[in-house]
Amino acid sequence: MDASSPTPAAIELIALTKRYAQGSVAVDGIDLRIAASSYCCLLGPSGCGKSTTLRMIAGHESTTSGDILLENRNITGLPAAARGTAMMFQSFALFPHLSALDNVAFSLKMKGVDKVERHGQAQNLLERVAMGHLSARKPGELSGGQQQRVALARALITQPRVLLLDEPLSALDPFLRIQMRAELRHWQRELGLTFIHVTHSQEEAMALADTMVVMNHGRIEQVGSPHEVYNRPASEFVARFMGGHNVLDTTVGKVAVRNDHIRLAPVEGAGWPATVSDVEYQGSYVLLGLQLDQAEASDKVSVMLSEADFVQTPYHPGDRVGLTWAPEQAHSFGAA
Ligand SMILES: Nc1ncnc2c1ncn2[C@@H]1O[C@H](COP(=O)(O)OP(=O)(O)OP(=O)(O)O)[C@@H](O)[C@H]1O
Repeated sequence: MDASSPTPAAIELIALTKRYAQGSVAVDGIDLRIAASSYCCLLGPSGCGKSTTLRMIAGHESTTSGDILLENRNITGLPAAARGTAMMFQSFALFPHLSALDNVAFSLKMKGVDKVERHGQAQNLLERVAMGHLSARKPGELSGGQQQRVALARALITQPRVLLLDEPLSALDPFLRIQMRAELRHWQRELGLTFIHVTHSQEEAMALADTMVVMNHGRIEQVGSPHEVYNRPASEFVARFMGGHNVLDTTVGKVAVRNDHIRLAPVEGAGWPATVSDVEYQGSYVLLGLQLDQAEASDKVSVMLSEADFVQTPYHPGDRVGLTWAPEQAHSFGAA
């Protein structure tokens, strides 16, 4: 392949559409190319169509129209087991009464592979995820992280090209969730597979993804690296959904300004006059809520100050301030 060729796509969606029987369009003609060996997160609010998209890729949901290609092979009409994808579910969904080894070997058993062969393959995979020594344990005798590795090995036993993960971390407590997501990222790199991970958490997607796909109402709002999406939100929806931004109505139209890029000055000086309405201490930073003089009552602005800056110039509810920002920090939509 010459240097100008794009990275090969593991998955390509072409005008993919899902209309459920009741007539509502869950996925509305989306086009998407997911690079091989990348970590892709499908992100969006509840009902935006991300799970339906994942289930169509998996073959657990029929398509209404459009195509799904896996490494240039059209898999749209294939049954789930023949696609080259595997799925990892919420909380890993391991069988509690089976050992780690039997959990991993389960799908081979269903295919009629004999015991010696399936146990051999399962043991190999458990060793690849550093779980070989615990293969006789049942899920209840394993830590959350160890269970996740068993679930990973179980998904990998069918030798998929693409691993699909449907909110795998959402049922875990916050501490374990952060630990587990680092593990997922580690194993994706280690195995060199393509991961497509559905989440409604901006933070999770930013921490994991090479490519984030932000969806809304069955359509893709933006595709990009976490840095691109956070620094250049393509639409007002993306700016608001990602958080950490203020959408401000200026003379040049609506712009997004990150809450750590807004500066506060005495109200007599330049800037938009506002009143501090609340002050939240967050540890390394302080979050201020402000009410703009000229905005509608509901339109609040948030400003993030480093703890050091706040200690130097503290603010209190009721303080009057002027807001300013550097022109290059104001990002207008459609100019990405
Ligand atoms: N089996 C179904 N029959 C009818 N409508 C459905 C079905 N499954 C999903 N929908 C609808 O399709 C739309 C997209 O649903 P989907 O589950 O893909 O969204 P989501 O972004 O994954 O949401 P969540 O984060 O809540 O799981 C929603 O409006 C939903 O109500």
